[in-house]
Amino acid sequence: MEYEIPNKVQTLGVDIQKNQLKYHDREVLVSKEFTFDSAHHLHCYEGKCKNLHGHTYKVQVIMRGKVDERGISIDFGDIKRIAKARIIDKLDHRYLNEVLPPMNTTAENMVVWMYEQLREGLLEEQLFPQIRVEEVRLWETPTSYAAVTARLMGDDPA
Ligand SMILES: Nc1nc2c(c(=O)[nH]1)N=C([C@H](O)[C@H](O)COP(=O)(O)OP(=O)(O)OP(=O)(O)O)CN2
Ligand SMILES: [Zn+2]
Repeated sequence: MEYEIPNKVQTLGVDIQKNQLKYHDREVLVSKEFTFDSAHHLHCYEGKCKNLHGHTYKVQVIMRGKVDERGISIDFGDIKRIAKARIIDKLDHRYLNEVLPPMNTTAENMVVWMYEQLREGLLEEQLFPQIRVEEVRLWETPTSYAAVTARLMGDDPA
């Protein structure tokens, strides 16, 4: 999204000079959460989850990057747009065993696929060279989640 930084901004009588807008030059984590409903069953699993059943999954996407002149690293709306296109629209109200690549639909496998989708989504747009996926968490139930981090995925530049 194009934006223009004026020399001075004023809100309710408070003046901020252009060179004061950039308050810091640090990397910051930003996060957004989504839910979707899907059906699945597990293979090679003895227990209730071998049978067809459903979950309201929750995904937390955490991205990391330096802020721009406005103090924004990546707009929450851009995270939503990428996550929706790459994950939610593909999985919501679907049978996961059918729509995901061949895999056992465990939370661990799914969260790796989600991380890869988000990484590709960021790369594809070329709009966010400073931003990377830092962590993705996937709750299968309110008490059970799997997560991957950039470090676990071999993407940590440090
Ligand atoms: N490590 C994993 N263990 C299990 C997975 C998984 O993806 N990774 N998946 C399942 C099942 O899909 C099951 O639906 C979820 O398991 P569970 O959390 O045990 O479900 P409950 O409804 O019993 O959850 P409570 O919140 O404890 O009621 C199983 N294991
Ligand atoms: Zn399940």
